[in-house]
Amino acid sequence: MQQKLFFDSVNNLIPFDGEADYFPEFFTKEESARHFLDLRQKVIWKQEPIKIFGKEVMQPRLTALYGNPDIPYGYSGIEMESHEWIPVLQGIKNRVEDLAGQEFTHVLLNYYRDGQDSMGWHRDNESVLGKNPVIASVSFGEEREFQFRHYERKQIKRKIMLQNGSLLIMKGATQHFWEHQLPKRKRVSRPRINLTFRKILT
Ligand SMILES: O=C(O)CCC(=O)C(=O)O
Ligand SMILES: [Fe+2]
Repeated sequence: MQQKLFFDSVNNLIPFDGEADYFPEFFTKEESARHFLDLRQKVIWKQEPIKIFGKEVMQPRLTALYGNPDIPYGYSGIEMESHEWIPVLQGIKNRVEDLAGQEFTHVLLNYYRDGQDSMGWHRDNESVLGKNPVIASVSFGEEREFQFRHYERKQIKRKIMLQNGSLLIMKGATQHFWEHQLPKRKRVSRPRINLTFRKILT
């Protein structure tokens, strides 16, 4: 199928200290529906524990990590098992790499079963990602609100609804100066899948 060369975008959702560009219709409705079902079925989803202030609790979502073999990738005190690329992920990765203009070594996947599942404030600033990482975030399924907050001036916030089939590219100093989160939403009853593509430096 012929791919679009240009996509409508919202350039820079954050006012300074970084860059976050949003492409709401990066995948068509048909592609998105197909990818959602494929990912739900073929990805090895697990609910993993996480250490918060030394205490182990279960993460409020399912996760999975895929990537180039022999490059381990740990975060938040757990070293996740990394699986080798599967066709659906390879296909999405190729599309995202074309637009981002760089290659990625790994993808972290999150499955939010409903509005009770979430991800708290954090930065994707692990040293293995380098100083100014490009993080490409793809969303399928239920639309959810995604929030930014400045790390030093926490009252400065931005938010966006990440829609089905969208791509958000965070780059430059974003992971240094801005935290992001996906808050719980009581009224949301349907699932969402998110993929964040990352490049691990070796
Ligand atoms: O689900 C999302 O949109 C955010 C995921 C995220 O921030 C991450 O995986 O680091
Ligand atoms: Fe993140």
